Amino acid sequence: MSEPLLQAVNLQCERDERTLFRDLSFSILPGSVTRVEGDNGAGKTTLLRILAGLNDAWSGDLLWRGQPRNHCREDYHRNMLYLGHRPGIKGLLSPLENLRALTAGRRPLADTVLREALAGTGLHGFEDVPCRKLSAGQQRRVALARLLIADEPLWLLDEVFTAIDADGVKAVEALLLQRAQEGGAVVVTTHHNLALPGLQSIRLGGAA
Ligand SMILES: Nc1ncnc2c1ncn2[C@@H]1O[C@H](COP(=O)(O)OP(=O)(O)OP(=O)(O)O)[C@@H](O)[C@H]1O
Repeated sequence: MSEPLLQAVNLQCERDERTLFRDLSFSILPGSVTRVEGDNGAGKTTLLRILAGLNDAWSGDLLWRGQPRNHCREDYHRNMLYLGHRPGIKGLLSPLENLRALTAGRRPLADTVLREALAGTGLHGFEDVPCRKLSAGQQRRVALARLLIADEPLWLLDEVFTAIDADGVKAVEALLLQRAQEGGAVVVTTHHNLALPGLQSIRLGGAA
Protein backbone atom coordinates (compact mmCIF):
# COMPACT_ATOMS: atom_id res chain seq x y z
CA MET A 1 0.00 0.00 0.00
CA SER A 2 1.32 3.50 -0.78
CA GLU A 3 2.44 5.82 2.00
CA PRO A 4 -0.21 8.33 3.10
CA LEU A 5 0.29 11.89 1.96
CA LEU A 6 -1.24 13.17 5.17
CA GLN A 7 -1.88 11.41 8.46
CA ALA A 8 -3.81 12.69 11.44
CA VAL A 9 -3.28 10.93 14.76
CA ASN A 10 -5.55 11.53 17.76
CA LEU A 11 -6.54 15.04 16.77
CA GLN A 12 -8.49 16.96 19.35
CA CYS A 13 -10.03 20.39 19.08
CA GLU A 14 -12.15 22.42 21.48
CA ARG A 15 -13.95 25.61 20.64
CA ASP A 16 -15.89 27.74 23.10
CA GLU A 17 -15.39 25.01 25.75
CA ARG A 18 -17.04 22.44 23.46
CA THR A 19 -15.09 19.45 22.18
CA LEU A 20 -15.59 19.40 18.42
CA PHE A 21 -13.60 16.18 17.99
CA ARG A 22 -11.14 14.02 19.87
CA ASP A 23 -9.18 10.83 19.12
CA LEU A 24 -9.68 11.64 15.46
CA SER A 25 -7.26 9.64 13.33
CA PHE A 26 -7.25 9.18 9.56
CA SER A 27 -4.93 8.75 6.61
CA ILE A 28 -5.20 10.57 3.29
CA LEU A 29 -3.78 8.26 0.64
CA PRO A 30 -2.54 9.24 -2.80
CA GLY A 31 -5.33 8.64 -5.29
CA SER A 32 -8.15 9.36 -2.85
CA VAL A 33 -11.00 11.81 -2.53
CA THR A 34 -12.26 12.18 1.05
CA ARG A 35 -15.36 13.97 2.19
CA VAL A 36 -15.51 15.43 5.71
CA GLU A 37 -19.06 14.88 6.91
CA GLY A 38 -21.04 16.22 9.84
CA ASP A 39 -23.97 18.41 10.80
CA ASN A 40 -23.82 22.19 10.81
CA GLY A 41 -21.35 23.22 13.49
CA ALA A 42 -19.74 19.77 13.75
CA GLY A 43 -16.31 21.24 12.97
CA LYS A 44 -15.74 20.51 9.26
CA THR A 45 -14.40 23.98 8.45
CA THR A 46 -12.35 23.95 11.65
CA LEU A 47 -10.79 20.60 10.71
CA LEU A 48 -9.95 21.79 7.20
CA ARG A 49 -8.36 24.97 8.57
CA ILE A 50 -6.30 22.85 10.98
CA LEU A 51 -5.13 20.68 8.07
CA ALA A 52 -4.33 23.84 6.07
CA GLY A 53 -2.21 25.22 8.92
CA LEU A 54 -4.57 28.13 9.54
CA ASN A 55 -5.74 27.08 13.02
CA ASP A 56 -3.30 26.15 15.78
CA ALA A 57 -5.84 25.46 18.54
CA TRP A 58 -5.61 21.67 18.43
CA SER A 59 -3.60 18.78 19.85
CA GLY A 60 -2.44 15.51 18.35
CA ASP A 61 -0.11 14.78 15.46
CA LEU A 62 -0.16 15.64 11.80
CA LEU A 63 2.29 13.90 9.49
CA TRP A 64 3.10 14.96 5.96
CA ARG A 65 4.59 12.08 3.95
CA GLY A 66 5.52 10.41 7.24
CA GLN A 67 7.24 13.46 8.78
CA PRO A 68 5.79 15.62 11.56
CA ARG A 69 4.26 18.54 9.67
CA ASN A 70 6.00 21.02 11.96
CA HIS A 71 9.35 19.76 10.65
CA CYS A 72 8.47 20.27 7.00
CA ARG A 73 6.04 23.21 6.94
CA GLU A 74 7.58 24.83 3.89
CA ASP A 75 7.39 21.62 1.86
CA TYR A 76 3.84 21.06 3.10
CA HIS A 77 2.65 24.51 2.07
CA ARG A 78 4.28 24.17 -1.33
CA ASN A 79 2.38 20.93 -1.92
CA MET A 80 -1.01 21.84 -0.45
CA LEU A 81 -3.75 23.98 -1.95
CA TYR A 82 -6.51 25.27 0.33
CA LEU A 83 -9.69 26.92 -0.93
CA GLY A 84 -11.87 28.28 1.86
CA HIS A 85 -15.65 28.43 2.00
CA ARG A 86 -15.59 32.10 0.98
CA PRO A 87 -14.33 32.61 -2.58
CA GLY A 88 -11.72 35.11 -1.29
CA ILE A 89 -12.12 37.28 -4.36
CA LYS A 90 -11.49 41.03 -4.31
CA GLY A 91 -14.42 42.90 -5.89
CA LEU A 92 -12.39 45.79 -7.25
CA LEU A 93 -10.01 43.47 -9.10
CA SER A 94 -10.80 41.61 -12.31
CA PRO A 95 -10.82 37.77 -12.48
CA LEU A 96 -7.39 37.92 -14.14
CA GLU A 97 -5.97 40.18 -11.42
CA ASN A 98 -7.53 38.00 -8.71
CA LEU A 99 -6.07 34.85 -10.21
CA ARG A 100 -2.65 36.53 -10.40
CA ALA A 101 -2.97 37.38 -6.70
CA LEU A 102 -4.16 33.86 -5.79
CA THR A 103 -1.17 32.28 -7.50
CA ALA A 104 1.41 34.84 -6.27
CA GLY A 105 4.35 33.22 -4.54
CA ARG A 106 3.83 29.95 -6.43
CA ARG A 107 5.32 28.91 -9.74
CA PRO A 108 5.02 31.94 -12.05
CA LEU A 109 2.36 31.55 -14.74
CA ALA A 110 1.90 33.65 -17.88
CA ASP A 111 -1.33 35.61 -18.28
CA THR A 112 -2.22 33.44 -21.28
CA VAL A 113 -2.29 30.41 -18.95
CA LEU A 114 -4.40 32.28 -16.38
CA ARG A 115 -6.81 33.45 -19.10
CA GLU A 116 -7.12 29.87 -20.33
CA ALA A 117 -7.95 28.71 -16.80
CA LEU A 118 -10.62 31.41 -16.47
CA ALA A 119 -12.07 30.41 -19.84
CA GLY A 120 -12.01 26.80 -18.60
CA THR A 121 -14.34 27.74 -15.74
CA GLY A 122 -16.74 29.53 -18.09
CA LEU A 123 -15.47 33.06 -17.56
CA HIS A 124 -14.43 33.80 -21.13
CA GLY A 125 -15.34 37.44 -21.84
CA PHE A 126 -15.32 38.35 -18.13
CA GLU A 127 -11.55 38.17 -17.54
CA ASP A 128 -11.11 41.95 -17.24
CA VAL A 129 -14.40 42.97 -15.61
CA PRO A 130 -14.31 44.03 -11.91
CA CYS A 131 -15.42 41.00 -9.89
CA ARG A 132 -18.02 43.03 -7.97
CA LYS A 133 -20.01 43.03 -11.22
CA LEU A 134 -20.04 39.23 -11.36
CA SER A 135 -22.63 36.88 -9.85
CA ALA A 136 -21.89 34.78 -6.77
CA GLY A 137 -21.40 31.70 -8.94
CA GLN A 138 -19.08 33.56 -11.32
CA GLN A 139 -17.00 34.81 -8.37
CA ARG A 140 -16.76 31.24 -7.11
CA ARG A 141 -15.60 30.21 -10.58
CA VAL A 142 -12.73 32.71 -10.34
CA ALA A 143 -11.48 30.88 -7.24
CA LEU A 144 -12.10 27.49 -8.88
CA ALA A 145 -9.94 28.49 -11.85
CA ARG A 146 -7.08 27.93 -9.39
CA LEU A 147 -7.80 24.18 -9.62
CA LEU A 148 -7.17 24.17 -13.37
CA ILE A 149 -3.59 25.36 -12.90
CA ALA A 150 -2.79 23.73 -9.56
CA ASP A 151 0.25 21.47 -9.39
CA GLU A 152 -0.09 20.90 -5.63
CA PRO A 153 -0.84 17.19 -4.96
CA LEU A 154 -3.02 17.81 -1.89
CA TRP A 155 -6.20 19.85 -2.20
CA LEU A 156 -8.22 20.94 0.84
CA LEU A 157 -11.53 22.34 -0.39
CA ASP A 158 -14.16 23.82 1.91
CA GLU A 159 -17.68 24.10 0.45
CA VAL A 160 -16.38 24.98 -3.01
CA PHE A 161 -19.61 23.88 -4.70
CA THR A 162 -21.58 26.74 -3.13
CA ALA A 163 -23.37 28.88 -5.76
CA ILE A 164 -22.16 26.68 -8.63
CA ASP A 165 -24.68 25.48 -11.22
CA ALA A 166 -25.14 21.81 -12.16
CA ASP A 167 -22.66 21.88 -15.07
CA GLY A 168 -20.09 23.61 -12.86
CA VAL A 169 -20.54 20.96 -10.15
CA LYS A 170 -19.91 18.19 -12.70
CA ALA A 171 -16.79 19.97 -13.98
CA VAL A 172 -15.39 20.38 -10.46
CA GLU A 173 -16.17 16.74 -9.60
CA ALA A 174 -14.20 15.74 -12.70
CA LEU A 175 -11.25 17.85 -11.53
CA LEU A 176 -11.26 16.16 -8.11
CA LEU A 177 -11.24 12.73 -9.72
CA GLN A 178 -8.47 13.79 -12.09
CA ARG A 179 -6.30 15.02 -9.20
CA ALA A 180 -6.79 11.67 -7.47
CA GLN A 181 -6.07 9.71 -10.66
CA GLU A 182 -2.84 11.68 -11.06
CA GLY A 183 -1.71 10.43 -7.62
CA GLY A 184 -2.81 13.44 -5.62
CA ALA A 185 -5.51 13.57 -2.94
CA VAL A 186 -8.49 15.76 -2.18
CA VAL A 187 -10.21 16.45 1.13
CA VAL A 188 -13.50 18.22 0.68
CA THR A 189 -16.40 19.47 2.77
CA THR A 190 -19.71 19.90 1.04
CA HIS A 191 -23.41 19.72 1.75
CA HIS A 192 -23.80 18.79 -1.91
CA ASN A 193 -24.29 15.07 -2.59
CA LEU A 194 -20.99 14.10 -4.21
CA ALA A 195 -21.27 11.29 -6.73
CA LEU A 196 -17.69 10.09 -6.97
CA PRO A 197 -16.54 6.47 -7.21
CA GLY A 198 -14.44 5.30 -4.25
CA LEU A 199 -15.28 8.34 -2.14
CA GLN A 200 -13.77 8.08 1.38
CA SER A 201 -15.29 9.79 4.39
CA ILE A 202 -14.36 11.29 7.75
CA ARG A 203 -17.39 11.65 9.97
CA LEU A 204 -17.45 14.35 12.66
CA GLY A 205 -19.93 14.56 15.49
CA GLY A 206 -20.68 12.89 18.73
CA ALA A 207 -17.60 14.05 20.70
CA ALA A 208 -19.58 15.18 23.77
N1 LIG B 1 -15.64 32.52 14.40
C1 LIG B 1 -15.94 31.68 15.38
N2 LIG B 1 -15.75 32.05 16.67
C2 LIG B 1 -16.03 31.20 17.68
N3 LIG B 1 -16.51 29.96 17.51
C3 LIG B 1 -16.72 29.56 16.26
C4 LIG B 1 -16.45 30.38 15.12
N4 LIG B 1 -16.74 29.69 14.01
C5 LIG B 1 -17.18 28.50 14.43
N5 LIG B 1 -17.17 28.42 15.79
C6 LIG B 1 -17.54 27.25 16.61
O1 LIG B 1 -16.95 26.09 16.05
C7 LIG B 1 -17.96 25.14 15.78
C8 LIG B 1 -17.59 24.44 14.49
O2 LIG B 1 -17.70 25.36 13.40
P1 LIG B 1 -17.32 24.94 11.92
O3 LIG B 1 -17.50 26.16 11.08
O4 LIG B 1 -16.01 24.28 11.94
O5 LIG B 1 -18.45 23.85 11.62
P2 LIG B 1 -18.93 23.21 10.24
O6 LIG B 1 -19.08 21.74 10.49
O7 LIG B 1 -18.03 23.62 9.15
O8 LIG B 1 -20.35 23.87 10.07
P3 LIG B 1 -21.24 24.19 8.76
O9 LIG B 1 -21.71 22.88 8.19
O10 LIG B 1 -22.40 24.96 9.35
O11 LIG B 1 -20.42 25.00 7.82
C9 LIG B 1 -19.27 25.91 15.73
O12 LIG B 1 -20.35 25.14 16.21
C10 LIG B 1 -19.03 27.04 16.67
O13 LIG B 1 -19.35 26.62 17.97
